Amino acid sequence: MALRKLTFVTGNVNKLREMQELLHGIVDLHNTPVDLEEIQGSTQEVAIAKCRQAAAIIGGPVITEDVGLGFNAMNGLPGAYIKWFLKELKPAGLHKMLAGFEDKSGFAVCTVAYCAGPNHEPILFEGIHHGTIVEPRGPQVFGWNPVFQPDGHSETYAEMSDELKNKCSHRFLAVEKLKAFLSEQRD
Ligand SMILES: O=c1nc[nH]c2c1ncn2[C@H]1C[C@H](O)[C@@H](COP(=O)(O)OP(=O)(O)OP(=O)(O)O)O1
Ligand SMILES: [Mg+2]
Repeated sequence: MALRKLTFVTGNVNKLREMQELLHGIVDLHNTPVDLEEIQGSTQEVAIAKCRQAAAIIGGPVITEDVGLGFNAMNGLPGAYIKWFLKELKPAGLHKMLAGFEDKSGFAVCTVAYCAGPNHEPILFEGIHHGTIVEPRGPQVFGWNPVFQPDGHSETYAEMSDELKNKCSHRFLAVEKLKAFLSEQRD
């Protein structure tokens, strides 16, 4: 049976690489490298708006994703705004944001949105991975990976192999839900 075609609209090559690994053999994943406009709001609202735009551009089935990194000491901020904090502060600055707080715990959220086409409503699949915001460790290749150490692991995301990160990450947890949905749809 031919794999179903799905376009992942993202401007982030690292996200694309991980998503290709996570969906390998399950969907025929294509990429349109557009950095979609992001509204202000909750991760869910941002994800829905991004996916609607993507479906309108592609005119067929699409996925998009929105990622947040929240600090519990700040009631979940920066959350969906992590991209802008990371851009200005770099990973080391993200850790320093918590200097005045004892609680260094945080969580990575991945909200994958699927939309069947321009006249369909996006459906969301969310994965949350809890952990600690640490001083940067490991190569600076992808985003805030060096400052996020998930619970139950001694390595940051940046110190992990791609294989290990893909077995536990916020993205893995969201994609597991997407895969369950896609397989139900086939029956
Ligand atoms: O697994 C990850 N590990 C480390 N860092 C990550 C991860 N996933 C996203 N990130 C970074 C990229 C961006 O600085 C921010 C999320 O912003 P976000 O809008 O979702 O990503 P983006 O604008 O780069 O790509 P897109 O075109 O899909 O919106 O966190
Ligand atoms: Mg973005």
